[in-house]
Amino acid sequence: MFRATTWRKLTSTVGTLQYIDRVLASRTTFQGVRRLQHESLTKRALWEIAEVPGKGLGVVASQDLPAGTPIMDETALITASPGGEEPLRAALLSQYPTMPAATQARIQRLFSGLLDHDRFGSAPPTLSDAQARGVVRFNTFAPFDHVAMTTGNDASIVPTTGLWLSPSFLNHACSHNAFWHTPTLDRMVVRTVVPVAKGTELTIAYRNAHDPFALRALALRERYAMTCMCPVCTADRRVSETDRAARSADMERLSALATNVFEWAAEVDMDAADDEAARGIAEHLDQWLVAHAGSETYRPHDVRYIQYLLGCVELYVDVDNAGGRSRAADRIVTALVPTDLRVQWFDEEVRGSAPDWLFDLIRCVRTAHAFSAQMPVRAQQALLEHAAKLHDVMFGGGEEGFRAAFGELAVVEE
Ligand SMILES: C[S@@+](CC[C@H](N)C(=O)[O-])C[C@H]1O[C@@H](n2cnc3c(N)ncnc32)[C@H](O)[C@@H]1O
Repeated sequence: MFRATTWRKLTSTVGTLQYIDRVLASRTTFQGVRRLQHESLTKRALWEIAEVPGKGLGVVASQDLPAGTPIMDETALITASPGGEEPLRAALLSQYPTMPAATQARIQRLFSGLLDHDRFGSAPPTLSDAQARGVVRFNTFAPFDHVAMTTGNDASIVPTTGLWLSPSFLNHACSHNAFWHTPTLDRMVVRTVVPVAKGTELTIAYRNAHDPFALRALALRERYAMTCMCPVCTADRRVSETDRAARSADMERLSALATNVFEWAAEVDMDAADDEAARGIAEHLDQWLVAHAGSETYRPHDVRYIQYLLGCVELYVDVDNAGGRSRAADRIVTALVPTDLRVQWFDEEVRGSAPDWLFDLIRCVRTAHAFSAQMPVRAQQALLEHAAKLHDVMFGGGEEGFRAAFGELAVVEE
């Protein structure tokens, strides 16, 4: 599917492929811009850089990757704080001449929008002003300052921007299969969020993938000068604007129905009337799934989202019937999401770039946890069963997959 332009070939002119690439650069400051020790721990054996039709270069899985696999873990080449494209460009231009040749060569390969630029020339030429502008425009990430955010002091949040070399090759997809985040302002970790088969392109969301099609298309065109060719946008283009609006309204309606159940469950133990209403909602979601499976109008991730909502509603109903609170639920919350994501689950900013259902799931299990002071074994079993089902909707692999990932989760005998 992809033209075989592997990273190995691309790097053949600058030396042997290095799996651990350390560029020890002096720490200097330039108008608040730090040049950092660049230490790439990127696991290139997991992926390669290849040409992707219609998108330039991209990153392709070179083996099957389970959900949650860390595929890149890299320190920024440069960060600017306070950030913005201008300080980052100025820093790049001033620091480029003193950078090691291998780093210069990697910068030369970054997409800059310049058609006449040879990205794979053997000798790294100088970095022109226009090229630096393009490199920064198309490859800048704006990390979130989680430390400042958790202090709750907005005034301490300094907008930061940075350049990371390997993550810069990740293309955008509204149905992205990987997720980037920054545990610290200069460290970026990229993980898969669903299982990714060997040969599949790894993609991240450059912007909120849940926005309506027209808004996404406009923003991606203005910011990245691109027409998104991801499966969601391609499918969206096939349906009329009227149908798209009707679909959005329908998804919102179903989501609001399920949210009712989450709210009843969060406030108090559900009473018989709530319980009956929740069953009605589960039935409605189930019928929707039967009617729309394989439909042309609804996209696969819409169907997955409704499957997920149904799973959550069923979880509440069953756990509520069994009654109680669970240490097992707490352990599911702890284990269900990869550590680095878990740390940030309250962060609204992160919600924008991760699949919403990942965070809804955590909310859902946390709510189950708050049912009452004690949770009988039966309820814990129900919770585990449902968590396995939801895990399957999100990550695949069936019950076996859940056990492989979270085998240590067991019912706690009081
Ligand atoms: C950060 S770079 C990604 C790597 C880039 N494709 C390359 O060749 O180095 C961002 C640019 O990649 C292209 N791109 C990324 N995602 C795309 C998509 N879904 N469809 C079309 N082009 C895309 C756009 O030109 C965008 O400005």
